[in-house]
Amino acid sequence: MVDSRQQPCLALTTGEPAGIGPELVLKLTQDIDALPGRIVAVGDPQLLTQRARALDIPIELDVLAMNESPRAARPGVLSVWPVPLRVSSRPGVLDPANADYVLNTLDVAIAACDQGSAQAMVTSPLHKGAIIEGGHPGFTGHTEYLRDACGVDEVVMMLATQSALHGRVAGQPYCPLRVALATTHLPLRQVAQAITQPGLERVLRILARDLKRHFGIACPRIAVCGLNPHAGEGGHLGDEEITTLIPVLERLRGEGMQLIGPLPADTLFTPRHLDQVDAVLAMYHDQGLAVLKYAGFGLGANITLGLPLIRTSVDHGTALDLAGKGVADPGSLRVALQVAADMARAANQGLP
Ligand SMILES: NC(=O)C1=CN([C@@H]2O[C@H](COP(=O)(O)OP(=O)(O)OC[C@H]3O[C@@H](n4cnc5c(N)ncnc54)[C@H](O)[C@@H]3O)[C@@H](O)[C@H]2O)C=CC1
Ligand SMILES: NCC(=O)COP(=O)(O)O
Repeated sequence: MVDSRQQPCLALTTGEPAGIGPELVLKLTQDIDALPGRIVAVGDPQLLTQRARALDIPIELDVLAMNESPRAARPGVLSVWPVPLRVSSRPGVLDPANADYVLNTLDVAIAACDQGSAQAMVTSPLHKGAIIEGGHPGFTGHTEYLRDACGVDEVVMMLATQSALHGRVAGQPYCPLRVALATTHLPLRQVAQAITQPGLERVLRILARDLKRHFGIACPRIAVCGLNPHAGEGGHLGDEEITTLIPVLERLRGEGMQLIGPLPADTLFTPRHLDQVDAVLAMYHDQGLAVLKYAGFGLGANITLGLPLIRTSVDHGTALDLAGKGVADPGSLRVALQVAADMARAANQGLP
């Protein structure tokens, strides 16, 4: 029998308390054999107890001190690093007064990774609007919060899922479709200006490096979307491909990086192209994520590249419309945990 202490410890934040995060975390504990590591939930124990009672989920909480590691997984037992709510929370009803609670759960998970008591952090969804309204006007998501907390200049958001769009790629147990973003949570009107040669170069370098470092892909092949319709139509439908994208791709190809594009985004996501690459770089959020979620919503994970720690998350949001009903699908959270555990094991084995 495998000693469960050999398994990576995953710090799992419970997310926005009014959303589906807490109940998804509770649901996981009902099938411990499906867990890829030792899980410690980071959140309010009372909140978890209340949600478990309301949904009739049998659960015993093992509340740990911050420096305590979780014991071997036991059926129906959930280890918790406790963080107190600021105000009580009802499913589906946001209260920005809990913004600092949500951010505190992230801080605890980050500290656990820094100190080595967790090997990765996995985040349940938070509500960006509630964090902003709770006194953090510049907040744009976990990705940038982690960037700043870890003191790095640039990170890259990449989502990966199982896809029926190009199922002919063999040899990957999960996430054959990987989509990274050149820009993340920006109003559309700011996107073009945000894509600069130095920024795009940094994103591509991080993407290529972390596909090697975390996923063992020796020489990653990356397809890059154009920004404009038909990749600018030779400059007639926008010139960012000519002024920004093509010079960066040519420079990096000169260093040996395997880059395709910029290709028109409307036909890039077809098997002919996808079968040739390990990842796609989209220029903005909905250009890439609408396709990814069409291909495999609920089966994907969000991975932050460029961090000194491992962080994955779900492919969905807080789903306030479902919160407290017990019907939300924990599939993506399972994938996020599995990807984090695999990344932690790969790091332990010293993948290049
Ligand atoms: N990792 C994170 O923290 C993420 C946070 N968000 C945040 O979540 C909030 C709500 O975002 P929306 O755009 O409404 O997306 P959403 O993913 O919360 O909801 C979109 C639709 O998918 C459904 N859905 C979501 N998760 C589901 C699940 N596990 N099982 C079954 N159905 C599910 C919802 O009921 C809704 O119909 C926003 O504040 C957004 O910024 C969104 C994505 C990721
Ligand atoms: N669309 C992805 C998303 O909203 C999650 O962002 P983040 O909180 O992981 O930065």
